[in-house]
Amino acid sequence: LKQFASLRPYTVIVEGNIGCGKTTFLNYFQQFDDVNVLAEPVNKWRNCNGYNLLDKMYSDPKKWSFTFQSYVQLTILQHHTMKTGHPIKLMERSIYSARHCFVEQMARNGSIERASVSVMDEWFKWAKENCDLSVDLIVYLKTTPETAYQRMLARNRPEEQYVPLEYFQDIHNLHEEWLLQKRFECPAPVLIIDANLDKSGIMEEYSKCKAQIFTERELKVAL
Ligand SMILES: Cc1cc2cn([C@H]3C[C@H](O)[C@@H](CO)O3)c(=O)nc2[nH]1
Repeated sequence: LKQFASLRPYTVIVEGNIGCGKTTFLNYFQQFDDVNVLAEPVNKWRNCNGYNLLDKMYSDPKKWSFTFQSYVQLTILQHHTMKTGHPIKLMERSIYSARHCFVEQMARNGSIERASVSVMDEWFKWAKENCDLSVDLIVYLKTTPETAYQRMLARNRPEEQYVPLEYFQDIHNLHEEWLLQKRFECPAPVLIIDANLDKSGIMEEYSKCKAQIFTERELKVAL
């Protein structure tokens, strides 16, 4: 079992609201050779055979949310199953937040029909039975919806320019329901980082988080 345990990389997923600072967090970990960083494939979502599905989803949610989330599920599954030569895999978001935060939100606000959600759940169930989707640690970059919203505006991604603050409140609440209240399946222990901190303060948090990840990786292999 030990050699199999060491075969699968120590897998960490970074979760949090739009604009919570995930890219900054991932960039910090790019510096370590032992870590394979897999950022969200946003550019695939903006150009799927020439279609900008991200823009379509925000422009006409009822028509395009299911299409968009179906493609997200494929591309994020590709990250979960991607082989890596590194001892640690660090993924931006996951198939879990796809379902429990974003798809759930779209089902609740009527952008995706429950019948369509059930089709996605069948794919999810098959994927769990046929792929290794295990995760060792969830890093939750916790912010306030207002902070996340302001950072999104500052980043100024064209497709997101009309996303309202209440959407950030909804997505924030679903992360809290999932990761803290454990209302949906939570596949690993959760490490909460106060992502409201500014750049200098946050570096201290990242350094502590790095120490914990590297230590736990060693423990896992030693077992
Ligand atoms: C896993 C997952 C990531 C993800 C991102 N998004 C949106 C939020 C942001 O506007 C953009 C990039 O994260 O894509 C989404 O609607 N559904 C998602 N599901």
